[in-house]
Amino acid sequence: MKTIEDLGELRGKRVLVRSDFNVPLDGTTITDDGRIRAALPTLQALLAQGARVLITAHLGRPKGTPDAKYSLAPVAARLGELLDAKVTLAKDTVGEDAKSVVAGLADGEVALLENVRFDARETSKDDAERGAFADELAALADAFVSDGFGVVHRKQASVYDVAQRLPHAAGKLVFKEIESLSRATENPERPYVVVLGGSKVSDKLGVIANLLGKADRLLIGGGMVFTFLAAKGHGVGSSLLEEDQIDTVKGYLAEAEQKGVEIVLPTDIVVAPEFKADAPATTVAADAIPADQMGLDIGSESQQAFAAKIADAKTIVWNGPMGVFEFDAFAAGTKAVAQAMSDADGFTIVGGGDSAAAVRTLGFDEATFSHISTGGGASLEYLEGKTLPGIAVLED
Ligand SMILES: Nc1ncnc2c1ncn2[C@@H]1O[C@H](COP(=O)(O)OP(=O)(O)OP(=O)(O)O)[C@@H](O)[C@H]1O
Ligand SMILES: O=C(O)[C@H](O)COP(=O)(O)O
Repeated sequence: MKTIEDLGELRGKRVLVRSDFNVPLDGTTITDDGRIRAALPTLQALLAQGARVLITAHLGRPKGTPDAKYSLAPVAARLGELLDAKVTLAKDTVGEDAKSVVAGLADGEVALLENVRFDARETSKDDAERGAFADELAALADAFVSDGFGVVHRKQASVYDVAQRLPHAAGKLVFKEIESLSRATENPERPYVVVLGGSKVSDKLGVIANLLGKADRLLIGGGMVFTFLAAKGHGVGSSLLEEDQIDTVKGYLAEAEQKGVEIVLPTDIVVAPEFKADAPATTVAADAIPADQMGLDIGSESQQAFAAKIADAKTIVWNGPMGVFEFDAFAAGTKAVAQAMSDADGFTIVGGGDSAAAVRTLGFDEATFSHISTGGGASLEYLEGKTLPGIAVLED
């Protein structure tokens, strides 16, 4: 992959940068700006060279049409503070305002296009539709820098197709991520433990098939748990459940047994009648979740068991919170895993927007982890050994 330096003289050139600014928000307040900070080295390097920097990014999963709730306005404001520069936010993605904002950029100035997923073509499965959108994005710039590591597993117009249309390079964050993550893919020291949680259950269940051939132990927490418990024939009340994945999970359990891979499930669950910060929480056995309750965290017995499985590991990868850590009553499982990783002697990788945010908002020292990845799904797919479209397209 080419570096920014390989792009040659950039003064006066319009450089389109794809960043991952998919940050957690509470209303319009950014609760963790880690992904914005991680983007700074590339942006600062381009600005220092006198490039006219135009950033494209997504926030959340809007339905392919403008939606104020997913505006990048809070990101533009925070980026301006961190860069100590004015960051103009275009009101659209490739429309009249975007064009006029780009035309108004002077050397060393930066602008952000509005949420790229406000245009349905960005995430279209149709190559021609995505291509047409990428043509319009590419027309705004002279070169493309891919630096949104968290999104390189997506074959989307601003990640993949636009790179085919402009001279391109990988940004500093992409190189840094690959360097750190490759330590867990090339001969990982064993025991190799993967801790999986979070709420993007259907996205992340798929990685288990590949991890069964690589890891020695899989610890399952978060919203992922309930499809496993259902596969074992237990009721899960109103917990998050991917019913159409139950058979697949049964297959994983059988395969793990055959391959000698340990799948560790929680034995107790913190439940509540509803998804609310002040909902009354109780702990129940994992095989006895009442029909009118939902599981929102792993219980204390499970926390201790998970910590013990992490303590003697030499490579530990964690992706996805163990519970709804945003609510204090359901944060203990996530804290326990973060603590165990922070205490472990092995090589530790935390991946995922929310997992990384959890580590920081729960007060852990980032330096006690070997690598905090900005990628969630992207880091997992990289660790699975998959070809990531947003990386492959940069390799000439
Ligand atoms: N039992 C549960 N039920 C519902 N939601 C849960 C549960 N456990 C965790 N979560 C939620 O999972 C969310 C994070 O999941 P997600 O899969 O997005 O992880 P991530 O680390 O952000 O990875 P990525 O970067 O791929 O999004 C958190 O907001 C948390 O509240
Ligand atoms: O949060 C992430 O993992 C990335 O920003 C990708 O977001 P997506 O899962 O909505 O594509």
